[in-house]
Amino acid sequence: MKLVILGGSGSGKSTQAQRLCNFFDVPLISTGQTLRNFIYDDNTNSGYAELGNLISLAKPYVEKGELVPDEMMIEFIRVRLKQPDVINGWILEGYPRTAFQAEELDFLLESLGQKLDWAIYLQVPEAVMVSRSLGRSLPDDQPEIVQRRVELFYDRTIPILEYYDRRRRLLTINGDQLAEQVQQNILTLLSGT
Ligand SMILES: Nc1ncnc2c1ncn2[C@@H]1O[C@H](COP(=O)(O)OP(=O)(O)O)[C@@H](O)[C@H]1O
Repeated sequence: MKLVILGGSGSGKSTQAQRLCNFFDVPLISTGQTLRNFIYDDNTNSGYAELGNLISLAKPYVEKGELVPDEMMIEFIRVRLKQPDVINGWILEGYPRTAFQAEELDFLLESLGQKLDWAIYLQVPEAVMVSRSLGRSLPDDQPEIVQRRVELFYDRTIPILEYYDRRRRLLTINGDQLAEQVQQNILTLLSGT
C-alpha cells in the first residue's frame, strides 16, 4: 500500500498515518516527525544519517512555521524512497505540502517504477486545527507559529487536493471525529476502491 496523508496542522494526520502503518505493516515516512527529531532531539537516527546535513539546513524554517524549501524536501524524499525498507509500500505523511512537491513525487515514483495508490485528505475546520495544535507541546506550537502553519496549509497545500482529484486519486475523510472512527472510515473507503 502506498498512501499520502494530507491535512493541516492538528488534522490528525500523524495519528492516522501511524495507525495505517500498523494496519498495512508498511513503514511510516513522516517529514515533520523526522525534521523535528533531528532539530529538537539532536537525533542522528542512523537510517537518516546521509540526510543529516540537509535536515540541519531546514531548522530555521521549521522553527518559524515556514515551509522548508521544496528542493530540500524533494531531495529528502528522493533519498528516503530509495532505501530498501520501503520497497513493499509506505505511508507518506507531511509530504507533499505544495503542488510542486506533489508533481515531483509522481516523477520520482515513475522513475522508481512505483505508483501512489491514494491521497487521503483529513478535513477538519480551521478552529479544530488551531485548538488541537495549541494543545500539543511541541516547540513550534506557539500561537503565531501555529497560525502561520494553518495559513500556509490553505495557501500551499489545499491546491494539491485538486491535483489528486483530477487524477482520481483523492479520498476525503471527515477528520473531526474520534481517531478510531476516522481510521474505520479510511479503511472502509479503501476497501471499496
Ligand atoms: N513537505 C514539507 N515541505 C516543507 N516543509 C515541511 C514539509 N514537511 C514538514 N515541513 C516542516 O516541518 C514542520 C512540521 O511539520 P508537521 O509535523 O507535518 O507539521 P504540522 O504540525 O503542521 O502537521 C512544518 O511546519 C515545516 O516547517
